[in-house]
Amino acid sequence: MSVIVVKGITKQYGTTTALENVNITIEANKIYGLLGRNGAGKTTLLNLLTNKIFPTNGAITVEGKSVVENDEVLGKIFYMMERNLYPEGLKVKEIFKWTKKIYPLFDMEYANGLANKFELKVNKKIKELSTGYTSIFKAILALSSNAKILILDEPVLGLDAYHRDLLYKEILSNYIQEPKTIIISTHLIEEISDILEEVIIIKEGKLVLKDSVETLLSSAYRVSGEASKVDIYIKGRTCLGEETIGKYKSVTVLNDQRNEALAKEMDLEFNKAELQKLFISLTNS
Ligand SMILES: Nc1ncnc2c1ncn2[C@@H]1O[C@H](COP(=O)(O)OP(=O)(O)OP(=O)(O)O)[C@@H](O)[C@H]1O
Repeated sequence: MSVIVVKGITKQYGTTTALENVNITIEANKIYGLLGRNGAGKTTLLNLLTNKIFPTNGAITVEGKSVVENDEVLGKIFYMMERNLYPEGLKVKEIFKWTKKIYPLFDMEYANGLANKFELKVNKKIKELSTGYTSIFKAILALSSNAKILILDEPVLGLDAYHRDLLYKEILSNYIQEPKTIIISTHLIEEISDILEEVIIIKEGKLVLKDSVETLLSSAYRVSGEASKVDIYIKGRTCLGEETIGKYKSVTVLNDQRNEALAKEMDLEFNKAELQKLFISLTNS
């Protein structure tokens, strides 16, 4: 069942076309990764989905209703923005209470539990939080909101590896507990790929791909082994992302039937392709 329909969206800022005739259908209760290089138009799309800005052309509906000036529809969405728009002088616990007024289903107990888990001090003022803890604070608001649609723009900004991993696990367990539609915009593709079901890739304001991670990854594989042998194997095949360490080489091969017999003869290894490498190939000019 589709929950968000983006139809013919174009957004122009003066002479800059941030998005051009974008059509996307988002299905309910799936986790989407919104990927694109810097300036591709990701935040513009998220701002349009949440009525922060208006399109130059086209329309966006959530559950069949326009998002424009529609509080009922917008109340179903929690948007964790990259920018911090919360009053700096307020304490974390005060914003929890404030959020509960806007999102009546906000789960205060869960929010406090998460604050504990992530070691976020709820008595601290927003302006006292580091970049990483600001991300944790905003993610806790999103996860506790109980909104049907979560939009997370760069949710792990400034987080160390430990907290990033903890947050990915929390997003996933939150989703399993209470399935919802989650759209995550991020540059850290490889580490998030395990929790994504679908990817939407935009390049220079245009949609280049919308597909399941599974389908995308099944269109490629990685072959590794002694460099000279890998070179023989990949001859005539479409490749990207070569990595050489000493005599060892590893290459991603695209849209190709892997030749097990040949590889065995040559002592080569096959592995799963990496989403990050496919993303680079899809967004390179
Ligand atoms: N308020 C604005 N005024 C003018 N141009 C803008 C404005 N906001 C975005 N743009 C331009 O629109 C394009 C898309 O920007 P957007 O912020 O949506 O990209 P992004 O994919 O989110 O990038 P990043 O990954 O760097 O955050 C860029 O060329 C940007 O400079």
